[in-house]
Amino acid sequence: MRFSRQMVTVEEAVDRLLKRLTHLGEETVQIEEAYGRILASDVYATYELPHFDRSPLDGFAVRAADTISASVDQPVYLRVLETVAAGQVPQHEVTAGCATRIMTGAMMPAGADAVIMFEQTENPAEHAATVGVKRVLKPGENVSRRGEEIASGTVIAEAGERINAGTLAILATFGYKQLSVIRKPRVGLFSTGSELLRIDQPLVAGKIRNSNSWMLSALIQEAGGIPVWLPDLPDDLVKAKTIIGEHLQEVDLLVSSGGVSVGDFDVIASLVDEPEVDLLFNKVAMRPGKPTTGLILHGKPYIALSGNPGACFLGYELFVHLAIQKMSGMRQVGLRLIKAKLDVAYTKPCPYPRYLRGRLLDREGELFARPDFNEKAGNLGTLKDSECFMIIPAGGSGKQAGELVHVLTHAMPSWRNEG
Ligand SMILES: Nc1nc2c(c(=O)[nH]1)N[C@H]1C(S)=C(S)[C@@H](COP(=O)(O)OP(=O)(O)OC[C@H]3O[C@@H](n4cnc5c(N)ncnc54)[C@H](O)[C@@H]3O)O[C@H]1N2
Ligand code: MOO
Ligand SMILES: [Mg+2]
Repeated sequence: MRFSRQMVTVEEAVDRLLKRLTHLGEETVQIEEAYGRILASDVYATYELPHFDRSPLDGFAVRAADTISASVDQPVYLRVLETVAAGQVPQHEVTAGCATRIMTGAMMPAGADAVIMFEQTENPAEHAATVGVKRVLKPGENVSRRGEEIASGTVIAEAGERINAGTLAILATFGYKQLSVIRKPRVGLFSTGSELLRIDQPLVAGKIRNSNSWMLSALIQEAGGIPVWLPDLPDDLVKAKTIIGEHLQEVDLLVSSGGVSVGDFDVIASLVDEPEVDLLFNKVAMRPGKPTTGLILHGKPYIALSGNPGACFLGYELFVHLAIQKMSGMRQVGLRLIKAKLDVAYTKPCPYPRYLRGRLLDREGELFARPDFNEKAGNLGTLKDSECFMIIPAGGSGKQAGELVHVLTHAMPSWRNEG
């Protein structure tokens, strides 16, 4: 067990970790399973969008030239040739003095170069033989032109992009039923500490239920990884090493919580002294979570988070989340760093940057970040309400209310705004 450790900044620790990670291989998935996955290669438009001139309105397709003298008082009357529904192909060319009744999304008939909506016509009744156009139209008015949105060959989604609902819409439009995506990282989850009880065990004096693994498991899924629950690690180093060794091949990344500090039973703290361990960091300039540890064991990256739930939550965000992003081949690895005004003063001095959990509030267009007043590293009741971390710089006397601070988040202010 090393009592003296070398401190590195969060940035340096993240750097050391990410440098050792590469993205996993590709696999093919059906579009039904593609939501949330990371594209392995660029995807192209295979034709132009839209692929035919179409009407964006319910109305009449006309020749703009025919409407030159049209007005509310003196509509221009045109003969109605046919009705074209969306999905149908028009049968008649629109010639001088004629119009085609057309529905939203329907193909424009040849000869017509503008559309007038029903509301701007006289006598738009369904089977009327003529229609009165009550205003002048410009050529091209109310026509969605073939190719106006996306040209054929355009990249519609890039390698490294996460497939969201909008991506699915565009992929479906172009008929991509199968997609090449990066394999999801399998993240092995260990917990440490003989004080831990399983969820179904009755509470006894001195013991607590394992909550970190449930939290981590959800966070890993949210980030696009596959949590793999592994057996609890005992505080006996030899036994712990055996268990870790047995599971190395099943996973791409190992994550544990607890046992990283300098306590007599902190098994991970002892593990880092083993000759087969390539230690990346085990003391990070951050609060909470200072003893967060990163290492490589037989080629496998291993992130050992603090046991304290608050420190575990932060350590997950700063290290595990980014590791999953990198291994999943995400183009942009990182968290959103914004600035907001601190809602209340935080003046507790700290020799390291302090990451305060809390909420974002939008007050009349100004962004405020409100710390959780119950943010001790060992507390967990308000983890569920955390949508950001305010970063209070090291030293000094903290920050006053109204001062700008950096805020790490992936949320935007919630609609449950409490002023
Ligand atoms: N002498 C020192 N003591 C401590 C230091 C230090 O620098 N010097 N650092 C403190 C800080 S900061 C933290 S954070 C903790 C880190 O502790 P460990 O990572 O070693 O974690 P444990 O000792 O195993 O547990 C700490 C705490 O968390 C609870 N825990 C652990 N696992 C879980 C779980 N899966 N679910 C819920 N809660 C869990 C555990 O019962 C302890 O209460 O060390 C300080 N000490
Ligand atoms: O890392 Mo500890 O959570 O600062 O108390
Ligand atoms: Mg400990």
